[in-house]
Amino acid sequence: MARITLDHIRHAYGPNPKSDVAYALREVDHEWADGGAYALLGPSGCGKTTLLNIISGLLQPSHGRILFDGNDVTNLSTQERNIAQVFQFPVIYDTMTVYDNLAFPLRNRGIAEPDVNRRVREMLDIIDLSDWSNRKAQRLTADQKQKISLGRGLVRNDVNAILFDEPLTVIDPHMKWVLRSQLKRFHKQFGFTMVYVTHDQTEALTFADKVVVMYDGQIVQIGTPAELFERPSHTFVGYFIGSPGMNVMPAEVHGSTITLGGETIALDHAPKITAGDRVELGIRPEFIRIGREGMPVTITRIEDIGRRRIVRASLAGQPMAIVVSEDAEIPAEARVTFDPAALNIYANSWRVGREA
Ligand SMILES: Nc1ncnc2c1ncn2[C@@H]1O[C@H](COP(=O)(O)OP(=O)(O)OP(=O)(O)O)[C@@H](O)[C@H]1O
Repeated sequence: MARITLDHIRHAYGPNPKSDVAYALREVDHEWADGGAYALLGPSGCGKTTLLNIISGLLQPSHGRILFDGNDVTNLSTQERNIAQVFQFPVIYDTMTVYDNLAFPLRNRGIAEPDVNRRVREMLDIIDLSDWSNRKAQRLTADQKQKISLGRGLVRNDVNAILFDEPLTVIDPHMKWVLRSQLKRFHKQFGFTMVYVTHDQTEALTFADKVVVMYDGQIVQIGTPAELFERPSHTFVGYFIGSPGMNVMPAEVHGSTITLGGETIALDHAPKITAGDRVELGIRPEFIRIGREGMPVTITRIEDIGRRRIVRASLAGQPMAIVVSEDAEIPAEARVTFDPAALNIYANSWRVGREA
């Protein structure tokens, strides 16, 4: 397994890029730990596949270097980088049996047949295809075929990293859950360095130790699921993670107070704001209390979502969502207070700390 260094990587598909907008991937400069499970999460077109292909060697970055354990692999082919890949759609040999498909990457590396047999049997068990081992792969369903692709990715234990590009897209919802949990268990057991691309936050949050959130060709935050929830570094992370996402409202900061429409909230510190910054206040719907005290809101709708309810309201003309328990009392003349520990202040979309 390897530590992966992304050294000032940028990529543009067209020739002679003139500005940031021309780059599918803007500056990416990070180091990913050996044995880490990383999920690349972000909306369509944000650059996830571009970054994954740069790691795998399918794509040469326009600028920067990629290192495995400190060794420059930028000019090496996928084969030479020694990585396993699992794509969105199954890549298997239809005319081979299920067993031979799984054995293929091992035999290719010259592994002795008794070891091949042991590892293939283990993998058949994990992907629940033991009873199908002698069947030709062409007779299988799409999700069985994808399980073979996953198995082929996981069967070798000498790879530098395993890369997954939305591997569960063709899998039915229940099986998705099963495979996700198995991948997690696998990671714990064998300590592979795994990079997993998805645009589904549930998939990313359950799979990864560290979620890499991408937006518009940039990595906007790398964090544990708890960090992304509690301290989103960028307003996009706030919107994208959580359901509903974080409330983000235009605001003004004066020393250690923040004003929202006509309402003023005292802070326990003075945020680092520069004149001319576009200031916003972020608060997750779970950290707003609704009752008879605080700032007046107008309730527009209440949605039941099982054991909780989402209250849609407006505060000083700004729409907001509030999550309450199913039995919470919602007064006719409702008011809200914000949990001070859960306030996030943003300048030009980036979270700011306190004034030094
Ligand atoms: N081969 C290519 N030639 C030109 N532009 C490309 C090419 N591949 C991707 N792009 C552009 O680069 C940007 C990033 O695309 P990329 O496929 O990396 O995003 P993504 O986050 O993986 O999206 P998706 O979830 O839809 O796969 C997009 O604007 C896309 O249109």
